[in-house]
Amino acid sequence: MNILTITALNKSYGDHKALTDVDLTIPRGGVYGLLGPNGAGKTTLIRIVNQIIEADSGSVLLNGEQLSSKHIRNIGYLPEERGLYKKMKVREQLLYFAQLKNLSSSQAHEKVDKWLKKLDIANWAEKKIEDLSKGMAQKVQFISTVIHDPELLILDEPFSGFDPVNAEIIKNEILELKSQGTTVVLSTHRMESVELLCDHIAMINKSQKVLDGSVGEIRDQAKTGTFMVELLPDGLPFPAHWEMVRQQEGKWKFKALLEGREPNELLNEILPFGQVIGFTEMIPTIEEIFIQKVKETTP
Ligand SMILES: Nc1ncnc2c1ncn2[C@@H]1O[C@H](COP(=O)(O)OP(=O)(O)OP(=O)(O)O)[C@@H](O)[C@H]1O
Repeated sequence: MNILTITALNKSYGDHKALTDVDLTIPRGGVYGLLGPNGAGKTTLIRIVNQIIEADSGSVLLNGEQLSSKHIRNIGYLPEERGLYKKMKVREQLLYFAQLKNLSSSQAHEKVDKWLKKLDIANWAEKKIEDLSKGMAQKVQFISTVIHDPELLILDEPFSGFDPVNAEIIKNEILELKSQGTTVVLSTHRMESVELLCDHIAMINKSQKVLDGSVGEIRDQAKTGTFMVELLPDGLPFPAHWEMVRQQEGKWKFKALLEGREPNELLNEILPFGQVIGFTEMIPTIEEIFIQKVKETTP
């Protein structure tokens, strides 16, 4: 079953439409990337799912049930703008968040200790948030999001403020949570993370959904049948219908199109020109697809 089913969601702020008839189906398990340029409507959608704001119309079902306050316990939300109490100590703060999510005192202590150790900040448990570095405070915020083992985790720019080593630690935590069955919705502008982590993506532009599907399908659909070829030429002239990329040290590097043929047929066309030393299909990256889609769908 799908964990989240969003149908015909609309939200305006005054005259400004932030979401227009958005449908979204998020399958259980896996990492779902929610992408879109600044101001597209992602945070608005996330806030509706977290019941911070209300939609003007449309429905949100969690596990097939109309979303209501009882579901707050099922969701963990890491907002882009972080909110920790600067004067509170790390452990004290995490225990407070855990109890807000209805964990018993013993469960809360157990989880807090486990996570502090796991993210290597146990030595900072008795320090105030204001004494932590940005990255450490981000770790505390991450723990506060996952402490109650939510089945749906919504992470808005979870890597911001982390150095590459700590970003890697958070990436691995996300993958571990996924392997334990947690569904993760990831909103980020870092396309390399999307490529690495996401199974499905949806893209919103100007308040409307403009793309969704599995990452594999989306990349397959974006293929143009272009191959990058490297060749040691045998003396024949370079044909005009291929696109030379670089001619260096006696080698040609060029683009050639399948034009409806099988790769072997294209290869047969190329072989008389010399020795093929590279033949790779150019599959657009999620970043290239994102940029192209924003251009296509922005009036
Ligand atoms: N409280 C508000 N009052 C008025 N307009 C708002 C409010 N919140 C968001 N908006 C507007 O709604 C649109 C969608 O905003 P939203 O924050 O959902 O975008 P986003 O996709 O999350 O962007 P970003 O990637 O920059 O975080 C924007 O044009 C924004 O200015």
